[in-house]
Amino acid sequence: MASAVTKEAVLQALSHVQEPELHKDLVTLGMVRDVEIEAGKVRFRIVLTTPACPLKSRIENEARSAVLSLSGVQEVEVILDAQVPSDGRNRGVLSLPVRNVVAVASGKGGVGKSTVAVNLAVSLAQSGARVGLLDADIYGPNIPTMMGVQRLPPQNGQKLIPAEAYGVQVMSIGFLVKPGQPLIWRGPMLHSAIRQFLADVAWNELDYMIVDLPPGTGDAQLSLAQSVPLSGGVIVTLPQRVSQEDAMRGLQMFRELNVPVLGVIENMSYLELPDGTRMDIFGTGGGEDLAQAAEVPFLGAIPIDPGVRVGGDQGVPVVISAPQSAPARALTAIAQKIAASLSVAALSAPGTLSINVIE
Ligand SMILES: Nc1ncnc2c1ncn2[C@@H]1O[C@H](COP(=O)(O)OP(=O)(O)OP(=O)(O)O)[C@@H](O)[C@H]1O
Repeated sequence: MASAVTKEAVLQALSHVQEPELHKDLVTLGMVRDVEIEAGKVRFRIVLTTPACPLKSRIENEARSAVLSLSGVQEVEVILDAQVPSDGRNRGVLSLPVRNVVAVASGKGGVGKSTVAVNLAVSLAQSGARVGLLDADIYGPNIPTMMGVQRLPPQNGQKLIPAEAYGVQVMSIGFLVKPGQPLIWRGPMLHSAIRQFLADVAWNELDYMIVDLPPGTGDAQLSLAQSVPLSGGVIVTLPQRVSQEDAMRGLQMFRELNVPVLGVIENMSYLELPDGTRMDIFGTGGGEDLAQAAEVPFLGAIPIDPGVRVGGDQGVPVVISAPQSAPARALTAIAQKIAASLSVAALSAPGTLSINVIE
């Protein structure tokens, strides 16, 4: 007769399963919780560092087979859960209840920065994360249109209540000005506007806040980026070489501000023709070349697709309207990579041993 399975044996088996990105085992990382054993059935929870973990099925499968290989185990139930860690940059700054703030920037306008910001936010929310989207593009706030929300809910007390769409909390200057009204900002106003968006808004507890910065790298962008406690920044660029110089300036801006550059995203990379061939409208390889030159990760390439533009105009982001389309899949994969690299950075921070510590 097989001997009874013990909790120790289960943990021992799981201590051989690695978290592929953190390069430590699940038990050391404190990711295994609530082990229950009932006759030959073992049930436990794995607490991932992000619900958008790109490797979650691999981790689940490896954990399941490790425990199934114990003698006396007939059935394994794995419950996947997530707790997003914070790198602590945000602690105490404007007392934001946000674990990770990520800025989306571009060297110049019109490259699809807002489109990327919107779809990243919605994709993270779809994975189960708590997400906010701050439209800091104070010159052309088009996030409300892209998210299909036009006004804020009624104010409750002192604080503004963010709008909500697709599970994402949304704040934008676009909610506070009349459509078409020109927006002219002077330096100190900029600073106080962005501080208000952070401090005077009733943000929920958030795992991720995505910030859509204005295009370019002038004083306004610097001032905005400095006002926000950023965990990381991403740069959106086009494939053509001439865009690289502008994008490199965006990258340098983050570096000057000591903001970790999470990577480069290439948008409008190619057009897929009906016969399946690709047309490189704006050239090829610019994003990857830039990432290589700057020694930062290349996060992915998003094709040109009329569905992306229609989704933006109609307020239904492509990850919602056509989740299986090539651009939606690319955007989802990029969101997962960003979430994973934030977790790795947070858990690699000095003094952080396991995800227990940062609860
Ligand atoms: N991959 C894509 N395929 C098709 N259209 C796209 C794609 N990405 C963005 N667009 C469209 O390109 C236009 C510009 O995009 P968006 O407003 O996101 O750019 P931006 O860089 O934020 O611009 P701005 O400089 O005005 O802030 C929008 O109409 C958008 O729908």
